[in-house]
Amino acid sequence: MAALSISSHKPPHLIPTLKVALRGQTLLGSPRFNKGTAFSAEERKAFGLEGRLPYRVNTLDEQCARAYGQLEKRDTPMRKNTFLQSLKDQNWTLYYSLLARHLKELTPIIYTPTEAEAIASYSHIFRRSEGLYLSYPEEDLMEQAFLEQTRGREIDLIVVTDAEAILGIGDQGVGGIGISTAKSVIYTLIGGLDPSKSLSVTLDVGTNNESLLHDPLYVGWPEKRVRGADYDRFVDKFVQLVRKHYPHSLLHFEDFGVTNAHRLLDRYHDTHAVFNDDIQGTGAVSLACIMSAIRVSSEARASASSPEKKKLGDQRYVIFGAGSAGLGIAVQLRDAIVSADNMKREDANKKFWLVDREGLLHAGLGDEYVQAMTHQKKEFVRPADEGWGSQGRDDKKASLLDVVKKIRPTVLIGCSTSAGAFTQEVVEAMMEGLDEGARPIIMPLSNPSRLVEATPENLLHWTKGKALIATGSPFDSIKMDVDGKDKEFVIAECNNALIYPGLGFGAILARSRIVTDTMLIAGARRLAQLSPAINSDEDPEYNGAALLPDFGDAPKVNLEVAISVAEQAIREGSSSQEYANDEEKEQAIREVRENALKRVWVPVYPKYEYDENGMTET
Ligand SMILES: NC(=O)C1=CN([C@@H]2O[C@H](COP(=O)(O)OP(=O)(O)OC[C@H]3O[C@@H](n4cnc5c(N)ncnc54)[C@H](O)[C@@H]3O)[C@@H](O)[C@H]2O)C=CC1
Ligand SMILES: CC(=O)C(=O)O
Ligand SMILES: [Mg+2]
Repeated sequence: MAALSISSHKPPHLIPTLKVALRGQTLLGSPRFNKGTAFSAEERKAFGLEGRLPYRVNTLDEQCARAYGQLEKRDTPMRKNTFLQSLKDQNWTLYYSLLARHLKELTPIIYTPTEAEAIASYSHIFRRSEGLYLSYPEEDLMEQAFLEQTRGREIDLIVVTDAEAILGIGDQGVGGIGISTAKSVIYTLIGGLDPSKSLSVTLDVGTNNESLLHDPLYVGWPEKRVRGADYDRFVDKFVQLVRKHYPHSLLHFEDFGVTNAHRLLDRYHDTHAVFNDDIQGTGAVSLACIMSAIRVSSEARASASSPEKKKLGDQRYVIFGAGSAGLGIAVQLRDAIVSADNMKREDANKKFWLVDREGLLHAGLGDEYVQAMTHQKKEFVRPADEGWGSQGRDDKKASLLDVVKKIRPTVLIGCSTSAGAFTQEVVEAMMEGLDEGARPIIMPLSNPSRLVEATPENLLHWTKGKALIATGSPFDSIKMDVDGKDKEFVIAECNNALIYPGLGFGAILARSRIVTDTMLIAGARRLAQLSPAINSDEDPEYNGAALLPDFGDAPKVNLEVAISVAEQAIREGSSSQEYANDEEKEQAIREVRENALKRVWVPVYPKYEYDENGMTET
């Protein structure tokens, strides 16, 4: 991490004393302000806490040690998830401080994969509501409900889901609130956003999940999903409330179904700072990962044969699973090729082969099939004159294996939820088509871990240690013998959580009116520069360092990403702030760099002073 100039540790002089108006049990019951046994003797006196706490005053370190001890006794990831949820309900500082101290170990408990399980059983483990539930039958009450929760609050970030495509496990109805809250937690933990300035929302527009519809304990609206104009009106009503009351907030869309995700992003991205994580966050982290993988493969190839360096636009990309994530990755890579390699959009589109349930997306499948697609998807349909579907079979389907054999991709990405789809035959066919020395870039990104298109272990064995791999959920590193050498391969976790907190924080720092592709590319470039693999001295032929920074470094890395995104937003005019000339812009950029760390929220207890006009819950 030598490249990092800013530490994520905020010095104590940047933590101001807070004036607080809550007292007694109300203060202890406020997760935002509660310190539990860490209230000092003076604070206990000033806030009417005498007799409400045991005698001894603990430090935050001691509280974390105690909480970690309790957590360790929970023997399954789900029990740990429930324990942490209850800690969050009691004391935010302790919760975030505990998570920050055990970031790599606990992120999978509060996020993917365990959160998926918690969401799936939401109605059965429900104890306490959290966030804003906007239910379709109560559409008339939407503004009132929104204002009740937000009145007087400063809000920078709103995370919203309609829960149709949760974390690879599909439609989860009202339980989807769990993904909005988990994504908000990651914004705080990794991006440094003040948790009191974020709002997690679920739009309960029904569910098509039959088991939820038949579950007597289901706590959501137990009807089929609303579609069409009614759905659009409901979502629009919500977006207009956000625009009216929080015009400078970032609106983050999460886990919408594929038919709505792109459409909604298209509809709102010119009028508000909206961001779809499954499309743009996944696109940006994948772009960073591929940039660093191309560097490594290119160096390996150069040392074996040709010294020519390869670029993004020189690759052949096969993407398996053309839903929100797969299409988002294609769009992001295409835009980066257009911007970095100065290639025409139509030419850049031709670098991609998208494969879904019906096989390769190609025009030979018929006009009706193509016309039904969104315009983003249509751009990637292969033309009819490439002879697809004529591999000696009657049907027009070109399978993943057909495509890999014919195209010889250099990059293979999976976002299909189809476990094991990258078979040995597919991977060996890919290997056969590579230039001498080049290393295949293979990214099975489906979550949760059990749905991965191929395990890293298999990929490394089938490619004799050549594959450059990244997965969507964490996997242990793999030790193996390659050409008589003991090698360790660290598997990069290519999850949007490694970049979206920084992308979002950058947009907030710059007070962006919109989130542009160029801002996302700026963030991805910064992330790629911090990749252990490209900063490693290892022989590129055997380089086993991770393609992306370790999750444990995510807070520091995301601060760097945020600064790059904010700089880009200011330079290109995407900030809502008007600058008279370039000099003013450069001054604003200097201020962002100097002040970014001050804006980072860190989980430590500020000193409190009682003031009847001080802070309350809002
Ligand atoms: N690593 C990361 O950061 C992210 C990973 N993901 C993961 O990617 C996967 C897909 O997520 P989304 O794109 O949001 O879902 P989605 O439902 O929008 O897309 C999935 C696509 O895969 C296709 N598909 C399903 N089975 C298939 C099969 N057997 N063969 C070929 N195609 C098949 C579907 O038709 C659909 O187009 C999930 O596992 C999700 O958890 C999603 C977002 C971010
Ligand atoms: C990581 C993520 O956003 C997903 O799996 O949906
Ligand atoms: Mg998602």
